[in-house]
Amino acid sequence: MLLGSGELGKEVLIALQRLGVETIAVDRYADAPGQQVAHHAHTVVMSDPAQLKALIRAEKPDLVVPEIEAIATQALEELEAAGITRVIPTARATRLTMDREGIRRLAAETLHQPTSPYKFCDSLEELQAAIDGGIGYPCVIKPVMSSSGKGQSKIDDPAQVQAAWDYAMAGGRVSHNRIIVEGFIDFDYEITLLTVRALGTDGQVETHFCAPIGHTQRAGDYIESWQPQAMAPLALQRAQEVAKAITDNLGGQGVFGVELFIKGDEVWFSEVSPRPHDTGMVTMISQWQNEFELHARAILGLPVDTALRTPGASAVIYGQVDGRGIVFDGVEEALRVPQTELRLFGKPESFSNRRMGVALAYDKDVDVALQRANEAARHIKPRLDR
Ligand SMILES: Nc1ncnc2c1ncn2[C@@H]1O[C@H](COP(=O)(O)OP(=O)(O)OP(=O)(O)O)[C@@H](O)[C@H]1O
Ligand SMILES: NCC(=O)N[C@@H]1O[C@H](COP(=O)([O-])[O-])[C@@H](O)[C@H]1O
Ligand SMILES: [Mg+2]
Repeated sequence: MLLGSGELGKEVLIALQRLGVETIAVDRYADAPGQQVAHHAHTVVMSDPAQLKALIRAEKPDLVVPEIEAIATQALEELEAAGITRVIPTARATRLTMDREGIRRLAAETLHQPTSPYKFCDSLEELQAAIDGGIGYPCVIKPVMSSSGKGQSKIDDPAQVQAAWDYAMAGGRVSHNRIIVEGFIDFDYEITLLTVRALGTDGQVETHFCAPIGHTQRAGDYIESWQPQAMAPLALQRAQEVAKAITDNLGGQGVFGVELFIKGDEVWFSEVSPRPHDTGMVTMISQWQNEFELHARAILGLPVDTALRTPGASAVIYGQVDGRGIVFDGVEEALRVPQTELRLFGKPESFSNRRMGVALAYDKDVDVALQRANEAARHIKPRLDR
């Protein structure tokens, strides 16, 4: 049972089905991408513990695979503890990572991994005091529960604090007033290190790393990614050490997207998804086993291979228009760009800023791949089918 059936879950569902698994796709709205391919579909409020528990008790899935953060993770912990189902990678990992406070305190305070300086605040006054007390400017303000940059802002001076606070209050996933303020890291580049915990032949969990994925973010949302990102050997080694420390603690089996900032040989942990990562969609063209296939294999106890097939890149296609039932012009022009592919997700409703697809490209030169992915993406013109 996938909890969340967007573009990432859809690919996990397809990978699982190819290995003979019966699948149930759950999302907050009907006709989500994954619901269009799964054997069974349900639409419920996944953040409501009662609804979530009732569904899991009724369907009795062997595996529950969270695909988004906004789910009632406490209900999952209860069901897992009662032996009713198995949560991927673990119910505890989904709880810790749904809230920036859980994962940040674990990484920095328990595991002593390098992170940006940070403070959690419950009011504008506390925020101002945290900045004045050492976080300083520039800094980044985020609701504790949000993703894809929602409610997030970077500020450079005191005049912007009030607006950043208001924006965080409006952009959080649940209505409570807690935010994190982080010192701004002036990194050279940032990566997602896909880290796979899978069973070896002896039945013990082994950790495998994919080649690092570089990406560009705009307003906290990913717009393009490429693999491999060139890294100094020491930086790569440190990145893998941080990823290992964090994923060892989170435990279970599956793919983790470990987000790291890099400057020279220095590495900072930012956050982690205990599931495939949006920037990892590039692996649909760049790896023999993409991140969704790796997730499916790892959770089923099957062997994995994280080898790179070719350098590649992904570029996001946004909805650009608001409305239900969009069609896409420019598909032919996009695919005339050599060495490209498209994934149009099939979301039933478009918003101008909603991710509706990605263009993928490969080349022996990763810069060429990135340029082609963007060129293909630019050709796609969503419009309302009227
Ligand atoms: N402390 C920081 N210093 C510098 N840049 C930062 C910092 N925090 C966040 N960013 C930038 O903002 C981006 C989004 O931040 P973050 O990953 O915390 O947000 P998110 O909403 O969880 O995004 P997603 O769900 O897409 O991963 C980062 O990838 C990075 O580019
Ligand atoms: N950074 C997390 C991420 O990329 N999650 C992906 O986006 C979908 C939600 O999209 P929507 O907001 O357009 O419904 C999720 O279901 C997941 O596939
Ligand atoms: Mg992130």
